[in-house]
Amino acid sequence: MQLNVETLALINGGQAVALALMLWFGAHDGSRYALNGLRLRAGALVVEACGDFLLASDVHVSPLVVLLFGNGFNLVAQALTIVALRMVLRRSLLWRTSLTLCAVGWLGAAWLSVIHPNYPERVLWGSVILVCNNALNIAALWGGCGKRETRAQCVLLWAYVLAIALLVWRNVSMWMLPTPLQSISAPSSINSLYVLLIGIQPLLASVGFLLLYNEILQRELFKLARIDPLTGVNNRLGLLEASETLLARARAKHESIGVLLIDADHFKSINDRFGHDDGDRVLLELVANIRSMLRAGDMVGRVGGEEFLVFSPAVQTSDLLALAERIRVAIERTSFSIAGESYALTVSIGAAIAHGNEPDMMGARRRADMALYDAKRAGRNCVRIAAS
Ligand SMILES: Nc1nc2c(ncn2[C@@H]2O[C@H](COP(=O)(O)OP(=O)(O)OP(=O)(O)O)[C@@H](O)[C@H]2O)c(=O)[nH]1
Repeated sequence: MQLNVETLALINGGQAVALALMLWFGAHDGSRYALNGLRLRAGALVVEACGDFLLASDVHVSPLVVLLFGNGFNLVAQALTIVALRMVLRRSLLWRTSLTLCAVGWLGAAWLSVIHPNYPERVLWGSVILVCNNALNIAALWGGCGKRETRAQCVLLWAYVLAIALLVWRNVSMWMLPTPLQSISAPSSINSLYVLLIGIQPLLASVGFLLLYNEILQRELFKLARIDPLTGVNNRLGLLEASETLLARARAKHESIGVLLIDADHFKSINDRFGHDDGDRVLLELVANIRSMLRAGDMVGRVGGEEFLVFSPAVQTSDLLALAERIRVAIERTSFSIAGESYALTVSIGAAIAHGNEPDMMGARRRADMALYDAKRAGRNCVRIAAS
């Protein structure tokens, strides 16, 4: 089947508008950056569609106008896509770089259309700009294929690498012909492949954007479900999952895990005296204090209002007691500043050892709870350890 360029452009424009609507209305939650990035990409698709519709109306509009404005729309759409991708990925936006490339690209294309019309040179020039644009997108996604990064990033990255390879191939094969082609509609396998790529590229990139957005939402939800929003440390679910991993490791290495239950003393009096907001600030400072005492493999989480749980892998009773005492003394010595006043806060700590042969951490957690109760009964600001 033979399709002419105008029909293809009309199809591409329609597809771009449909994709833009899907991106705009299909996503409404999640991080502001990801959402704005998706909306900017939708805007880029609309601009791209304008270029396509112009190309489709070639019969009614002067070819020069089509060339100048068609290329212009396309270049603006690419610049917006560069920024949109960086927004979604939360990289620096590079507005200036992308718009400069867009302006330089358009001036070159205009020169090779009006002042010195030359199709192969215009293709070469356009390809150089496209390669730069794709390289910027690759740079944004780079590091994307490291072990912490996502599948969607890798998919997009390879799509951009393939686009560059196709551009290089298009130019090399065109310049190697005895008579270079004079139009994109000239019959040749590289032209057909290139037109196909241009046709599916908006779809591929939009699917890539949606996958990225979806991954970001999933990551946010995963984090929200496991992190305490006030203090930023693990919540109960985060602690439960971490404890399972730690216990499995301890079992394999025949080690034990230290468990500390840390509770602020008379915290209610802080709230009563200074209000809940200042109480929150004290909790943040308390967590920072606890964290600063921990080793790299240790973990802290919030189990309730002013109660925190610490897991310290591969420790003996004496190490655990020493750690608990260090935390207690550090907090006792900290002068918490509340509403311009300095306030002394203390903590009581219950400690217990979880052995690798225990089915879960519940037993050790219960023992630490009993030890904490003993510490409170002993007058607070002290450490008690449970018999294992
Ligand atoms: N500011 C703030 N206060 C909280 C939060 N969660 C719980 N609390 C407060 O922590 C206080 C805990 O009070 P209690 O359980 O009586 O314990 P306490 O006053 O620390 O006394 P002891 O534990 O017996 O030493 C209550 O006033 C809660 O309102 C929170 O997220 N922010």
